[in-house]
Amino acid sequence: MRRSRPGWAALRNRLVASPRFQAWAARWPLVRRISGHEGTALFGLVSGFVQSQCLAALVEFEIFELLMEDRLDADAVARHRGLPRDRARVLLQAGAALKLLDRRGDGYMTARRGAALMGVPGLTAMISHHAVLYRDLSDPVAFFRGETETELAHFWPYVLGAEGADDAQAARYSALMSDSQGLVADETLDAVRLRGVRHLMDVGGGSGAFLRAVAARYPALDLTLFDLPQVAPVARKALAAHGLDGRIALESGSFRDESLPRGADAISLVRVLYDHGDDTVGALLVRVHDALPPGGRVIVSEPMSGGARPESAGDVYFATYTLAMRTGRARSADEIAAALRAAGFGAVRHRPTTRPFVTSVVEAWKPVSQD
Ligand SMILES: CC(C)=CCC/C(C)=C/CC/C(C)=C/C=C/C(C)=C/C=C/C=C(C)/C=C/C=C(C)/C=C/C=C(C)/C=C/CC(C)(C)O
Ligand SMILES: C[S@@+](CC[C@H](N)C(=O)[O-])C[C@H]1O[C@@H](n2cnc3c(N)ncnc32)[C@H](O)[C@@H]1O
Repeated sequence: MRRSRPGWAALRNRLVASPRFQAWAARWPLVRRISGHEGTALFGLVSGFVQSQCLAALVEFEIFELLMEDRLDADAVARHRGLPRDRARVLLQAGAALKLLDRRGDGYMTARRGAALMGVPGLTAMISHHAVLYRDLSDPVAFFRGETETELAHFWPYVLGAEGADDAQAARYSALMSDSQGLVADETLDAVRLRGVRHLMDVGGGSGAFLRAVAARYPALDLTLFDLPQVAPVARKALAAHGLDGRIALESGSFRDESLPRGADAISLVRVLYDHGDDTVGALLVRVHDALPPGGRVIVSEPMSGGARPESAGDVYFATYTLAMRTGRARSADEIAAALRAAGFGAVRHRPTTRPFVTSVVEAWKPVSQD
C-alpha cells in the first residue's frame, strides 16, 4: 500500500510534543484556546475510567432513584445508603461534577442527565454488567497482546453456537439484550421504510423486542422470529406477555448449521453480525440470500466501526467489547457492504441514524435477475 509522506504532520507532532512549545502556546491568546481544549480532552481520556467507576458506584448505590424526587445532603444520603459520610460526600460531588447530580447549597438531587440515564431501558443493567469488562481490561497490555483469559468470553457462551448454552444463560442474555432493544428498534425503524414488505423474518431476534416494535408500526406485516432453540421458550413467554403469540411466528434453529426458513421477503439481522467472525458472517449472509426471493431485502442493524473515519462508540467501546468476547468484531458500514456484495446482494445502502452509539443500518437487495 502507498503511504503519503507525513511531512507537515511529523513537524507538527515534534512541536506539540515539546514542553517548551506547550509553555509558549499557553501564553498566546490565539493558541491558548486550542491548547486548553486539547488539555481538557486529554484529561478526559486520562481520567475516563475513574469517571466510569464513579458512575457505576452511583448506579450500584441507587443514588439516582434516591434523589429523583428529593434533594438531600450528603449526611442523609450516607444514612440511607449505609456509606461513611466523608465518602458519600466525595461520591456526590463527583456525580455533580459529571452533571449527573445537581448541587444546590448542601443538597444534591438527580440532574437532567441522571434522569435521562434512568429512562434508558437496560442502561443501568449494562453499567453494572461493565464490571466484567472492567476486570478484563485491568491489564490492557496483556489484553491487547491477546494474553488475557477474558471473563466476557464465558459470559455469552451461546454466542459461539447452540451447543454452548443452557436455558438460564439464554434467559440472562436475552434479558440484557431485550432491555436495550427498544432504542435499537426505534433507531432502526426510523432509518428504514418497510412499506412494500409483506413478510419480515428477524434472524437472531432474541425475545422479539424488535418485532414487537415492527408490529406496532406496521400492523399488516407478517412476522417471523428465528433464533436458537434455547431462546425459543424465553421468546414464547415474552411474546405471550405482550399478547403477540398469535401475531409473530417462532422458528428455531442455528444459522450456523442449517439453512434459514423461506417465505419472508425481508430479513433483519439486529446486533447479530458483530457477535461473529468473518467466516460465520459470510456463510450467514449466503443463507440469508438463499432464503430470500429475488428482489428481497436484508437489513443489518448494529453499532459499527467508523472505518476510515474512526469514531468512539464503534472503534473504542464496541471494538474492545467484542475483542473481550473473543468472537465477533465491530465492522464498518463499508465492510458490511462488502460482505453483503460477496454473498450476492446489490443496491447496498448505508442509512444514517441519529445515535450511532445505539446502532447504524445497512440495507441491501437480492437482485431480481442474477445476470
Ligand atoms: C423538561 C425540561 C424542562 C427540559 C427538557 C429538555 C430536554 C428536551 C431534555 C432531553 C432529555 C432527554 C429526553 C434525554 C434522553 C437521552 C437518551 C435517550 C440517551 C440515551 C443514551 C443511550 C446510551 C448511553 C446507550 C448505551 C448503550 C450501550 C452501552 C450498549 C451496550 C451494548 C452491548 C455491550 C451489547 C452487546 C451485545 C453483544 C454481547 C456484543 O452481542
Ligand atoms: C446480540 S443478540 C441480539 C438479539 C436481538 N436481535 C437484539 O438486538 O436484542 C444475538 C442473537 O443472535 C442469536 N444467535 C446467536 N447464534 C445464533 C445461531 N447460531 N442461530 C440463531 N441465532 C443465533 C442469539 O441467540 C441472540 O438472540
